[in-house]
Amino acid sequence: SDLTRENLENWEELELKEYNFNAKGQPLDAGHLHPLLKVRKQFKDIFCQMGFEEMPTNNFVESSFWNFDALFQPQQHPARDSHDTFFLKAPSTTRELPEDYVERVKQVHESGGYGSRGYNYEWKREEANKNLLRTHTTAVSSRMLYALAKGPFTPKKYFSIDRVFRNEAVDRTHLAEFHQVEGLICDRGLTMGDLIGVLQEFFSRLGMSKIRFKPTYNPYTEPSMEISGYDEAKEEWLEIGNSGIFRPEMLQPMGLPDDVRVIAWGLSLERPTMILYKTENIRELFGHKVQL
Ligand SMILES: COC[C@@H]1[C@H](c2ccc(C#Cc3ccccc3)cc2)[C@@H]2CN(C(=O)Nc3ccc(OC4CC4)cc3)C[C@@H](O)[C@@H](O)CN12
Repeated sequence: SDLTRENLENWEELELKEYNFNAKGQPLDAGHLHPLLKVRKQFKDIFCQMGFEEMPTNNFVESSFWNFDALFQPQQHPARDSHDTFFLKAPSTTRELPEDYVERVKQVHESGGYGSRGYNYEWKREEANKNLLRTHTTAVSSRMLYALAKGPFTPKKYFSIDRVFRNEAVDRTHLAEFHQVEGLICDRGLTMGDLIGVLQEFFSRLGMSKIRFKPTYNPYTEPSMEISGYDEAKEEWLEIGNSGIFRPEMLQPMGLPDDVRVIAWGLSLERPTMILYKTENIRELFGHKVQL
């Protein structure tokens, strides 16, 4: 019977059917957070709980100087050519660089110093001036460490999580861009033991408590280690990141005291998200929906 005013007045007399508590509710057409951003929040919480401060990563465009030269990455390194890096047409060159620091970087590339032999090649300023889309957030780390060297030294823990761009062939699991997660600790007398310890703490908070290391090479860290974590569910070892100690050829030209060490590590946001959300194809997560 329809619910009219008089019906409502004597509702006790009405015969109402049993309430079905198992009935599905109306489908909510509310939105939902993107998995990548949920995992980004998870990482941010872990870093903040471990006392890290976030670095300002709001510049996709960077100079080759901060992205490569400041990291002691030689100008003829394959990662620096246009097959791997997106260089900008306009503005093609950076506006200004700290000249005195640039001079020290030129020196350390050409003839070393601080106990290093350098690369013994003619370093070119035009190369360092080229603007690009940053290939890693380590470009932000170099800016932050240079800023730290300007003032009286205080130990710092920094992290960054943001988009980076690589001019690579795209496929099911690789896009021309991804989100890099990077952590670094800057303090006097840090050792590989500190690096291993902080990696164990970081990854155990991600549910990866069994990790192991393998020596590897990065142009800007020595020694460097690839990190693998044991996936209990799949019963297999997974590559979960890369790490190392920034080289003196990177830190000394900045003007950091010579007993200051910087331990750092990096991973992506997409890989853990794909694992945590059981996504097979990265395009379900991020990037162009076109089927290649
Ligand atoms: C060009 O692509 C590089 C990217 C990306 C990467 C690699 C290295 C760095 C770095 C660094 C670095 C080193 C020294 C000093 C500072 C930064 C950053 C990102 C991931 C790094 N990788 C990666 O993320 N794997 C990963 C990470 C976490 C994870 O979480 C599980 C839920 C717990 C699962 C997997 C390893 C591989 O996926 C690798 O094939 C792809 N790598």
